[in-house]
Amino acid sequence: MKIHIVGGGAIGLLHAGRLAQAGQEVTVWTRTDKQAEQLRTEGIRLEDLNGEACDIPVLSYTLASLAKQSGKDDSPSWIILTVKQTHIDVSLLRQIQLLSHRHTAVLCLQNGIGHMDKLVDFLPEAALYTGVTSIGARRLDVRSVRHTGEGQLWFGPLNEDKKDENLQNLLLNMLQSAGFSVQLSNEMKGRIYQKLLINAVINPLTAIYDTTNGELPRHPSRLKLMRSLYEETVSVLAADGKKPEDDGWQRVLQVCEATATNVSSMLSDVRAGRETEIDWINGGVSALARQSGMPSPLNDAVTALVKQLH
Ligand SMILES: NC(=O)C1=CN([C@@H]2O[C@H](COP(=O)(O)OP(=O)(O)OC[C@H]3O[C@@H](n4cnc5c(N)ncnc54)[C@H](OP(=O)(O)O)[C@@H]3O)[C@@H](O)[C@H]2O)C=CC1
Ligand SMILES: CC(C)(CO)C(=O)C(=O)O
Repeated sequence: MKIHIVGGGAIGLLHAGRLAQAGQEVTVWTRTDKQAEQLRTEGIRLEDLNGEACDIPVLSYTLASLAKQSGKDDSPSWIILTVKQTHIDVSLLRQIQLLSHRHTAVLCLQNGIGHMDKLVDFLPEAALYTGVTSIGARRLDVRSVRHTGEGQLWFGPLNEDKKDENLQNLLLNMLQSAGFSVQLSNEMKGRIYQKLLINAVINPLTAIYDTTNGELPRHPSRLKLMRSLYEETVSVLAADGKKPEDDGWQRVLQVCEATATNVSSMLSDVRAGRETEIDWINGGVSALARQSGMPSPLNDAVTALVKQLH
C-alpha cells in the first residue's frame, strides 16, 4: 500500500523515515523542489533517540508537480498530513484533492483544532482520520530529523459512516511494525481536547515568557497564570461536551516536567520568526467559547499577545 506523507517537516520526516525503513512504499510530498530533490537523491537522515543516524531512501516530489501528472493510480493508499495548521490553505487542500481517490484515507496529525472542518469541506466523501501524538521530533535540515522523545499516537475516524476498517487496520499494523506506539481510538474528540488543554496552557505562556517547558511552572506568578488559563480552558471544553479529567492539572505539570528541557513548538516558531499555531490552539478555545456564549478573556489575551511576537 502506498503511503503519502504531505509535508517534510519534523513529524513528516520522522514518520516517513521509520515507515520506509520498515519496508513501506513511502512518498514525501514537499513544498519546495530543493527539498524533494535532496530527499530523492540522499534519502531521509534519521537520528534515533541514542543519537545514531542512518540514511533511508524515499520517493519525494513537490505537491505542485501533481497538477502535471496524468492519470490517477487508484490503488489503496494513505495520506498522512503533517504540515502545520498555518499551512492548511485552499491551495494545499486542492492538492490533497488531486492526491486522493476513492480508496484513499487521510490522517491529520496537527495539534490544535479547526483543521478537520476544512478537510471535510474539501473531501466530503473521504475516509478522514484525526490523530494526536505526543512523540517528539525536530528537523535538523531539509532531509534530517532527530527523534527527540517517545510518545503515544492515537488515531480514529472523524465520521464513523466513512471509516474504512481495512485501511485503518493496515495503517495500525504498519505504524506498529515501524516501531511507533500507536492505538486506534473511538474517542478522538476527547483525546484532541486533552492535548489541546495541555498545549493551550504550556505553548502560549512559554512563548510569552520565552522560557523552557520545565522553567514555566517554577515561578509562582507564572504558575498562577497557568492555573487560571487551565481553569478557563477546562470550562470552555466542558461546555462543548468534554468532561474534565480529575487529574488534568497534574497532567499539565507532568508534561512540563517530562519535557523540561524542551522549547515548546510555539516558542520555537516565535524565535524563528515563523507564524505560530496560536489561532488553532488558544484561538480555537476562544472560538469554542463564542459558540457556547461564554467569555474567554485569558485565551483571547494570550492569542493577541502571541500574535504580536512574530
Ligand atoms: N514536532 C513535534 O515534535 C510535534 C509536532 N506536532 C504537530 O504536528 C504538526 C507538524 O509539526 P512539525 O512537523 O513540527 O512542523 P514543521 O514546521 O517541522 O513541518 C511542517 C512542514 O510542512 C511543510 N509544508 C508547508 N506548506 C506546505 C505545502 N503547501 N506543501 C507541502 N509541504 C508544506 C513545510 O515545508 P517548508 O519547510 O518547505 O516550509 C514543513 O516541512 C503541527 O501541527 C505540530 O503542532 C505534534 C506533536 C509533536
Ligand atoms: C507538549 C508540548 C508542549 C511539548 O513541547 C507540545 O506539544 C508543543 O511544544 O507543541
